Amino acid sequence: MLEVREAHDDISLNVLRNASVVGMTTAGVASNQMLVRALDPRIVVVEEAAEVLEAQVLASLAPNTQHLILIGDHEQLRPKSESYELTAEAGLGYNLDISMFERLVRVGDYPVQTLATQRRMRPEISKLIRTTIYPSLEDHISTQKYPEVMGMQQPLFFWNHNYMESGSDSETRSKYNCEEAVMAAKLAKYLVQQGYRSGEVTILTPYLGQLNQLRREVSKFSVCKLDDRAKDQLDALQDGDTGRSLAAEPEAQLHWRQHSTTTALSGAVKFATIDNFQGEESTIIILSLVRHNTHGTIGFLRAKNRINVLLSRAKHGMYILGNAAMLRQGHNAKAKTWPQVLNILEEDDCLGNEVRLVCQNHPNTITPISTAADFDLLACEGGCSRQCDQRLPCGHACQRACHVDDLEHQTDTCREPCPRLHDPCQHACPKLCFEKCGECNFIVPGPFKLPCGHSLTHIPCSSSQDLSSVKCKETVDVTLERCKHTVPCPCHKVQDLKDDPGKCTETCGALLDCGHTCMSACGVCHNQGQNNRTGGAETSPAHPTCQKRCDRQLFCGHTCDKPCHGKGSGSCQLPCGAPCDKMPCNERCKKLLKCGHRCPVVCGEPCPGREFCIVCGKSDKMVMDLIMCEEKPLTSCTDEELLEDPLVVLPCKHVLVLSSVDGILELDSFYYSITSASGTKTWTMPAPLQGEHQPGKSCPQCRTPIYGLFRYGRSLKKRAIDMAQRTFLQDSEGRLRKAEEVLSTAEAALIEWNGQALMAAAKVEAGCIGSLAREKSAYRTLELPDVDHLCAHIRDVQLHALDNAAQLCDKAILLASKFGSGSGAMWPQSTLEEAKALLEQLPHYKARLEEPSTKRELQQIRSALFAADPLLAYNGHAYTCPNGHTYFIGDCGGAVQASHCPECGSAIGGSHHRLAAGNRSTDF
Ligand SMILES: Nc1ncnc2c1ncn2[C@@H]1O[C@H](COP(=O)(O)OP(=O)(O)OP(=O)(O)O)[C@@H](O)[C@H]1O
Repeated sequence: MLEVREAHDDISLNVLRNASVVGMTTAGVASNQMLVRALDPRIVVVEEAAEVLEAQVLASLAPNTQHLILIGDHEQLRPKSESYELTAEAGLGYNLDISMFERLVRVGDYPVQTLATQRRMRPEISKLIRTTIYPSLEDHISTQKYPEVMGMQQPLFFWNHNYMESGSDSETRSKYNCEEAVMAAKLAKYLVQQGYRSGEVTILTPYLGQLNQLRREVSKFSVCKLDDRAKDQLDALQDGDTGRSLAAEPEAQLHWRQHSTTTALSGAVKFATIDNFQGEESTIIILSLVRHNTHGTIGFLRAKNRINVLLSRAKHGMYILGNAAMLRQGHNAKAKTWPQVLNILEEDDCLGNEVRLVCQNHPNTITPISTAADFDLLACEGGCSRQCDQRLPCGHACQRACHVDDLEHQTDTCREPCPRLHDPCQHACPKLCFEKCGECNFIVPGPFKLPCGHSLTHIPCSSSQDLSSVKCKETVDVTLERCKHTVPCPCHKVQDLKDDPGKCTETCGALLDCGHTCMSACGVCHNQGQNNRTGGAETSPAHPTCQKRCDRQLFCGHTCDKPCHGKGSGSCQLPCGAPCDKMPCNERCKKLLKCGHRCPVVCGEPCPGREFCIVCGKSDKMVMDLIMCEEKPLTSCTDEELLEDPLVVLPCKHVLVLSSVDGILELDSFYYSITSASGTKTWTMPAPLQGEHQPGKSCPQCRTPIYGLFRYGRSLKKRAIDMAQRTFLQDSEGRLRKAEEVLSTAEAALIEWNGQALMAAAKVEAGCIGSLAREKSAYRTLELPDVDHLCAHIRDVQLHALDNAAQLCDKAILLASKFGSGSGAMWPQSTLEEAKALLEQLPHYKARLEEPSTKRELQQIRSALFAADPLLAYNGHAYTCPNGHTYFIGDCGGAVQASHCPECGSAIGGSHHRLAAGNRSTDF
């Protein structure tokens, strides 16, 4: 690396030695020490030497340097030191930021020349630093001749405000002041509107945070202004000898029209922090001081050196935005620069809450602006709040507010209705004033007779003036000479169509080889034929690939939904997918390849690419002959050989002679053939397909399966079907096995579930007997006639439940005997025992239920009835109907009323204490 560096240095040195003056940054000097020493300058001049560390100045000196000139100002910013402890202000004696320049000036023993005359600032501005820092500073006479600041009443003003700063309380963090940024941006926009060029207005701020705010605010605005070169030219015109008004010059007007553009304000205004602007200047400076807080500190803004820099950058005008009280308060006892500056400004009436604008169009109009919003209200177009009183070149009144740009109104787009009339028709122009009138589009009714013979009504006026230019859209039928199609066509395109029959849009309709009809436009087919033409002769149409679906029936009965894949010559009549019945041809293909040589493959197969040409194909392509057990280069094949045994290109792109592939795919077992005396074989008819499975075939070289060859459609499809059948059978067997497994698992689960479910059901049924018996106690609340009925019903339910339980237990015992029980078996022993026990108990239950109402039961019912109606115990009598159903008669117990038995409907009760026939008293 070092050697490379030295080589570079040598080259640089040779170049630099030929230069009279070499300029470098101090950082560049430090990193190119070898080069500097080799260059060995006699005189070294250091610009802004007061802002450079002493070490950096020393590094720029060479062994033979005889003269060191330091140019700078030690009253401005010192070199930057990252560590406060090392600075002179810290008072620890390191004084790293004292430059060699400052040190030598303060020592006093060295020759020092101070430039006493300044040529930058106008006197009102230089007064601020003369009074505070440079008492002997003089202003050059030229600074007194500076023009007034355009649009401003004063060239210097401190615009006082009360907006508070933002940002962290810590002084190490950057500060910003949003409202002040808006004020600065709007003031900058106003000044640019007055006609200042790009870069003539600069906004300075001490803080990076505020710099971002300013950028953001300024980026919101755009201004209409001349580009700078155009402005130079205009200025030159103004300074010319004619003395005539600029506005009257047509050249000036043209300049406005051509060079005034709406540009982003951010492109016209410069921004910088004060520390980065030392050594630079600007025509107009806007200072955004930011600081205004409740704790009364202004941070590094109080440094005199920094104040010096920020107040001494402006040439023609300077506008300071800040809070004056804060600057006075924030200063300490030693440094009183701000109070002094503010006092001067106050004395000169350059400090206040309102900055005053002067309208360039109405010089007597002074507009005081106290907030940023006032610019929009009172000087939105850079003038004043009046309406522009000028007339536009078109004669309409200008609709803008008083503006200072484009005073001749050359760029205005007047939006009044156009007052002009079209010539010669004198129809009124319907557009806006600023738009070009163009042709008259007024619709005239007609009718008009066109040169083609058709007539038209309601056409634009301009068309009616030149009927030959009207495009007749009437549809006419044109018969084309070449294809004989008659196609509809707009009248004005007839000649076009006749000249170019390739534009025929009629459907071609030709029958394609695949058997489908060509649906392309006739013109397309003819054009393709034309493009393929090799000589000058007329060509037949060439049809694009058929876009239809195959739609032939598959051998399974479904329809082939692939895009048409053609049938080729000697088409197969069978459904797609079925073993083909077309006869194979043994001839060599007669078509030509793209290279112009004859196709080498057998007839009926698609022609391969030119790399398979036996004349100009790839020399490394080989042809295999399995019968002769040989392999030779494709290009060594002769036409005679191929006439006898043409080639076949397999899907894997290996090439074999026809006889070999016929052998691989066993064509002899798929077709009958006869062989002539000369040994020529001819296929006569398809042979019946064999029943046994015929496996798929593959390339003898790479084992890639052979498929898709038309010639072998019978063999390949039969094999494909065999394969599919085999796969289906294998697949089905697997699925069947799986289904059996699932079934047996399910059966086992069912048995387990059945065992538990059966016993649960049996227990419920048996439990039903008990629960019904318990319910009888509730019968006390029932009406008397219902009791018998319910008792009978309960008995039926109980019997039915017992029957069910018995059946379920039987089933449980049967299953257990079928699938086994005990430990390890799916049927638990406990369930089986439960079933047996329950079954044993059931006859006992049943015997009890089948007894007629026992005495105990009757007594229970009776006590229930009497509990419901105590009078029955003394007065009531029980009777039975002719069918034996019990009923009760209250009160005296005698029959006084006829009724019907609720069980069987027979007559019960009676009259005059005599029972109806068949009724009997009972001892209930
Ligand atoms: N001899 C001169 N004739 C005309 N104009 C001059 C002359 N010397 C300086 N000026 C002008 O005075 C202005 C300030 O000059 P210059 O920037 O060199 O000063 P400076 O001392 O480097 O200022 P600072 O250090 O404050 O940035 C510039 O606009 C410059 O064009």
